[in-house]
Amino acid sequence: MRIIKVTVTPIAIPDVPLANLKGVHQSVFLRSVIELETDTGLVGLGETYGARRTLEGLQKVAAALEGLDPYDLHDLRRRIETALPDGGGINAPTALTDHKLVDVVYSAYEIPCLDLRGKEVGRPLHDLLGGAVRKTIPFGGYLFYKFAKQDLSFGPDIMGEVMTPDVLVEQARTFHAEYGFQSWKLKGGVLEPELEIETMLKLREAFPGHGLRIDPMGAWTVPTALKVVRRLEGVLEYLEDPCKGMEGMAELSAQIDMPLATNLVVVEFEQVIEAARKDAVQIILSDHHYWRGATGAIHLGEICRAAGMGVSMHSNSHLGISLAAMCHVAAATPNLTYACDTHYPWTTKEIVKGGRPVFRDGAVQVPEGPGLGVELDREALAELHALYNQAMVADRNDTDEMLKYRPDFVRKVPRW
Ligand SMILES: O=C([O-])[C@@H](O)[C@@H](O)[C@H](O)[C@@H](O)C(=O)[O-]
Ligand SMILES: [Mg+2]
Repeated sequence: MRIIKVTVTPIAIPDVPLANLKGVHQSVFLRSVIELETDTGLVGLGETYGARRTLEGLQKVAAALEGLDPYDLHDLRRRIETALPDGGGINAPTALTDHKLVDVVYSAYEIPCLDLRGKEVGRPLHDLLGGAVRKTIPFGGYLFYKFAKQDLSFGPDIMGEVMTPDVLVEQARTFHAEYGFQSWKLKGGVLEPELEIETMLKLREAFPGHGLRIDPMGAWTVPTALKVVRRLEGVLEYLEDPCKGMEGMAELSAQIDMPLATNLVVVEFEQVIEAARKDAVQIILSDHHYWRGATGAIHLGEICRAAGMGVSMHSNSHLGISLAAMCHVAAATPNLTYACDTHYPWTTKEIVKGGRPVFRDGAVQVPEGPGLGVELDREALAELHALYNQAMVADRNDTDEMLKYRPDFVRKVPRW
């Protein structure tokens, strides 16, 4: 089986103004859909980021993949490294380093290679990743403070303005009624810490026994984070990225018992070792979109086990190909004992046949069909590709978007 054709389709999906430390989501979010066709008539699918640097990286590599054997991931890596020396000369306003770009592009092509293998042998992806230790994958409801949407050109708003603890709890109740989530993550770093503490305490009251987390993305100084920890002791299952950088996390970690999690200070395998040595974090958020694909994410789980750390799973705005891959990775990561993050409730469109997946009690059944177990809905893909061309948004820029809602906004890390 050899690759004979590579198609990368950029798409835009209507989004709503979800707030974070950097600013707020634009009116669309961007994704790239990857199709690898083989000489045996199979098509492998993948979904990853759609911002310019990733998209151009994927496109540069596409031509170099002709003739690739989807079973040879070392060859895939070599081809990508050769096609993207020093970041492939792609300049775009992004935090994605040259080295990470290679990982992201590799991750994006690794999944469709695995999808092809599964399709060829007629086995679900999790079987190729060591087998499923669970078939029901729990997800956490991802809660955001948000503005009421001003620009409705690409799609309607969801839930209007959510800028107080009480309205945030209403958001969680709405998601609970629809998806049945049993745990919750709040994107923090948006309101004063006191209000975010109040929000978490109100969530605890509204959902006794549910897992709770908050992720301010490095918004708090160590003394501020310490105060928050004191108030939320016994309330949170873990605290995600409260402080900036490995040093800030280590300084906080040394003074508290609450586990710290990260998707910001540990994004490379080498950093796992540093984080363990400094005891800076106790839980790492895996993500097959940048931890060297599904196999890399499984390796990360194993390294975390060896380092005595826990594993949880990170998300970004995404659709069903990505969600299916997350389910397979989660199924095959024994020590992934927390509910995975997902932005899915904020997504109104789908590109896989059969539409939106079913969430029962916040969990999704891992697909059992060959490979990823999802099929591409070409009409839906064409519609979202047309939206990409129409929206004229090539990069994510939450900070510029925020200026439309708060003209005096200044991006600052830490903020409090
Ligand atoms: O969608 C967002 O605004 C999130 O902040 C996302 O971009 C992050 O990657 C993520 O959810 C996280 O930091 O955990
Ligand atoms: Mg995070």
